[in-house]
Amino acid sequence: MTSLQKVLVTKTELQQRVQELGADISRDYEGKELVLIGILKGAAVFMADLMREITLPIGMDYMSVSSYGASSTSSGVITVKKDIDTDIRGKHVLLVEDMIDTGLTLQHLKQLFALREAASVRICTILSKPSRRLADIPIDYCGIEIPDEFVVGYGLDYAEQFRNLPEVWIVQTGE
Ligand SMILES: O=P(O)(O)OC[C@H]1O[C@H](OP(=O)(O)OP(=O)(O)O)[C@H](O)[C@@H]1O
Ligand code: HPA
Ligand SMILES: [Mg+2]
Repeated sequence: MTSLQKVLVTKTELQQRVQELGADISRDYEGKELVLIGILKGAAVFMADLMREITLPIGMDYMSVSSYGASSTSSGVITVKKDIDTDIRGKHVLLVEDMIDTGLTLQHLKQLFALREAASVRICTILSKPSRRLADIPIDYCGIEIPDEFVVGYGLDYAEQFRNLPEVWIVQTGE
């Protein structure tokens, strides 16, 4: 049985942090050519909100990756399922995520974009679970740190459900 337990982050708290992150990014990338790259599917909701809080001209694109490995734990071996079609060489890339858990997905993607000769590669996430980290990657723009609970909503799913909830909920998965 899958059941929603309680709201961990409200819609108002999310909106507040997204506004603050947008203001920080707008200040830091003034005069630079910035491309936001959202990591599907989870980041779609945050990306749509964040880009409207950035007051600079930006480029945007999406990428889809999958991580294969033992059961539900991330192996760190990432396969690109859908790549961007933007030429990012010499541009400043901001990878946009809904959640950083082990950090293995972003560690791999950071290396990939460095190889592609982006001028810089930074990371922005709305949620982070620091206690789960396996890869020591700096998070340049971090929305809200949460405890080690499985959460859904604001783009995050359990078995492809609940992505459209406007708040972040703790879910009991019955696993
Ligand atoms: O830090 P990590 O341990 O690598 O995990 C974080 C990744 O896992 C989730 O994606 P998921 O694979 O569930 O894909 P989805 O966004 O399509 O749901 C999340 O959106 C991050 O991309
Ligand atoms: N919820 C949904 N997807 C996730 C989570 C979570 O808490 N952590 C990593 N991927
Ligand atoms: Mg998922």
